[in-house]
Amino acid sequence: MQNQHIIRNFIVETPSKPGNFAKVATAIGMAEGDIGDISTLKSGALTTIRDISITCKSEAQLQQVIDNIETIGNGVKIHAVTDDVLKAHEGGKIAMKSRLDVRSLGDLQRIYTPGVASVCMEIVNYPEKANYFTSIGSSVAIVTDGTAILGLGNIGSVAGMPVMEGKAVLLDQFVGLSGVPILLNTSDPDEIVETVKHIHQGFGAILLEDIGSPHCFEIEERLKAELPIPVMHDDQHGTAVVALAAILSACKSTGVDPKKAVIGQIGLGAAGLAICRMLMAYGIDEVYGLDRQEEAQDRLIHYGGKTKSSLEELMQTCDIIVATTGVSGLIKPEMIRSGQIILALSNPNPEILPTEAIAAGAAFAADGRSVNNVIGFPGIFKGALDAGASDITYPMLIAAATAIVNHTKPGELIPNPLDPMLHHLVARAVEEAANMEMNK
Ligand SMILES: NC(=O)C1=CN([C@@H]2O[C@H](COP(=O)(O)OP(=O)(O)OC[C@H]3O[C@@H](n4cnc5c(N)ncnc54)[C@H](O)[C@@H]3O)[C@@H](O)[C@H]2O)C=CC1
Ligand SMILES: CC(=O)C(=O)O
Ligand SMILES: [Mg+2]
Repeated sequence: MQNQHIIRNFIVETPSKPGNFAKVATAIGMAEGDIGDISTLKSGALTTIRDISITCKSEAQLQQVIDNIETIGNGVKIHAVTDDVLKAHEGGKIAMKSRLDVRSLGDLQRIYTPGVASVCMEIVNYPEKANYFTSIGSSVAIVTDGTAILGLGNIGSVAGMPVMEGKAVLLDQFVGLSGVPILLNTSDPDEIVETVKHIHQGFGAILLEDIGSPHCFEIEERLKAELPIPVMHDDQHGTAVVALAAILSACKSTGVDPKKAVIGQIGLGAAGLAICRMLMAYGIDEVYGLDRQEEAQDRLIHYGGKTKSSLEELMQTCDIIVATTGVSGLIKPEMIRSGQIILALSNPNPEILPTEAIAAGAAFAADGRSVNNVIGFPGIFKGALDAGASDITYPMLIAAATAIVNHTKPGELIPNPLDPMLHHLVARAVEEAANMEMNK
């Protein structure tokens, strides 16, 4: 996949003599790099260090810029080449902050000892007040074992921390919940279940993230059964909610009855199996799955789903294709039938680019940047917590999908994740569904 705009920041040291920066600028220009902002980080008697922002059109061009600067010699050195994404992550993306200021001894005594002791005793006497007098009820543990970070595979939970911090940022900014990453150094289901059980009481809900299949299924099932608070594996159900919403919107736009649509799901891991289960729970009969692993296909059959024997057969026979394999470029343009709806949801790179799918004849196409569980999970957790629900159920998830569809503009597949109303509406729909279930 060709990148069109690669922005990198070059930290370059030059001897502090006139003309040296001009040599660097010429070297960049010779490689057709485009110079943006320049800031001087250090201006010493002997050397000067500058941070130069350079835009390139390809990795090869970027390498040429580096080579050209490095061949200048005479004390010109590149200390680092950083990108703006990495820069945005410097120091991490989240921090635990206090809501109250400590400006006086009175504040200190109210917020901490001795005043705090009376609040502790209030909770001892009335345990249900813990949610009122602490942040527990608005805190969500974001738990990963690092075994399926995006489509990058088993890269470990520390390498997955930027994703977990990202989820925490979204919970905070979209619905005002505090997400706390919990990085596990085990992928053993028994150990994960035990660990989460031991820490759960500090949280209002548990969001399982990027835990690979098949162990994610057992872990979620056991935690849902054993914990008194909502537990949801976002890659399963958050993704399934958003996929269902996108499919319903596409059907609306094309005049197709979704219950009569023939849907093919490629990849039956965490996301794929849950998408099939969600579509079947919604009442769609013709849902076919395909996975390179037989046991994944058997799992779908166990839930009442059907399978196809090859990618070619699935692409030939289904009207709507959803792919969550983590395999970039798996769907070739020549496999697409005119009028098909293609949701290639793998991150960071989809099974086919939406532009390629449309050029090949698809009626609608989207990738995992737009059809992304960010549309659903903030509101789902907020709604469940506001309702005081102890579980996240299919009626709550279907209510979330319906709220998303109702908030999608005609002709579009999915709303803008930055629309402030979206997460509010999802939360209210989930809360209402939870209340209805609790009052049954
Ligand atoms: N857009 C979104 O909101 C989301 C996207 N995803 C993406 O979906 C992808 C998969 O994620 P998970 O389901 O968590 O991973 P997973 O590892 O649980 O599942 C992947 C499944 O795809 C199957 N597979 C791989 N290559 C295949 C092929 N050539 N043909 C058929 N099946 C194949 C694997 O056997 C496995 O069962 C990742 O790239 C992830 O980023 C996941 C969750 C949310
Ligand atoms: C979006 C997400 O959760 C994933 O790609 O894994
Ligand atoms: Mg994920």
